[in-house]
Amino acid sequence: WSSGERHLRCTEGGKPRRQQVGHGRRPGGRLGVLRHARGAQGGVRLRRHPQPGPVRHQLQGRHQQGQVFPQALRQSPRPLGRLLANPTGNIQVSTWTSTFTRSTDESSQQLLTEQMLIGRKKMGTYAVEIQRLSIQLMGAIVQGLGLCPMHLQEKLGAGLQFMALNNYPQGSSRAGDTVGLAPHSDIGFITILLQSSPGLEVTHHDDGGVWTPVPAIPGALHVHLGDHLEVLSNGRLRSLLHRAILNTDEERISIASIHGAAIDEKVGCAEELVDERHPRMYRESSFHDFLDFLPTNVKAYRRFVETLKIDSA
Ligand SMILES: O=C(O)CCC(=O)C(=O)O
Ligand SMILES: [Fe+2]
Repeated sequence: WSSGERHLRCTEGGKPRRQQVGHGRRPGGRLGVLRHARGAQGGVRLRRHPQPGPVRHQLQGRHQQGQVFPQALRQSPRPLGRLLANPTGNIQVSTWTSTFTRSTDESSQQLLTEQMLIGRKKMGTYAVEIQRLSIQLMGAIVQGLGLCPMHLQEKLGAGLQFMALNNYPQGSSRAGDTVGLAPHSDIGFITILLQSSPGLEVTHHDDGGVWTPVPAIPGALHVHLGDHLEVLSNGRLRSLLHRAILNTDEERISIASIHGAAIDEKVGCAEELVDERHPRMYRESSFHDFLDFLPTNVKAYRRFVETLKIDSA
């Protein structure tokens, strides 16, 4: 574990190795380095980059980029951090920042920073437990689809866990339902979400924009189906369209843990769910394809899964 302003250090067989993190592109650029680091023992962390670099930018992706969710993201959550963890709990990439809240003064920022340092260790434990839970849940979901429960175990075990810590400012009381995070569905198979207070809202795809608040039950975990589960199930399951609104009386924190296949692993429809009556509905894609898709999704937001539909132009 180590970090520097523009360096990334990873531990290989206990020996620290330092690599310059440039602005290179794949395969030799940051993603190449990160991919290598994922395979190496130990962990790797990026933090406090003065300018968001390509990877950080991509990983923070849709949460931060006003371009991706125009207008609505004006009030976007300030990410507390982003991290990727592997199933053994090594946090592979994190982008914790110390200036993570807009609405608190300097002393409370300092306090929060200290709490974050303590929290980082707890987050490691949380990441491992949540990953374990995701594998159990996916086993049940896959079985429910009539597939062998082991179907995805390997893919998930070697897969990607992407955690987003979102800090939403208090909304102005006059603003009513101010959107903190614009409507979207998550990539990956499932997302497990913990929220500190209400704010999460969901809609049925055919509802024509009727949003239902999800009550915040202390300690409850919310499970969202992601785009790749919609693909895997050949459309039998639909990914969850959701958004977050700002509370008028308090800030809000949520932790979303997205679980999917490895970054370059292509996910397609399960062959067992494709037949004459159920033709293949989606092209296969990887998490990486999703990252490449993000910059093209600037003007009008489109769910990634929509672009995978075989009949979509
Ligand atoms: O804050 C929330 O309730 C939702 C967060 C979310 O959807 C995400 O991070 O993908
Ligand atoms: Fe989400």
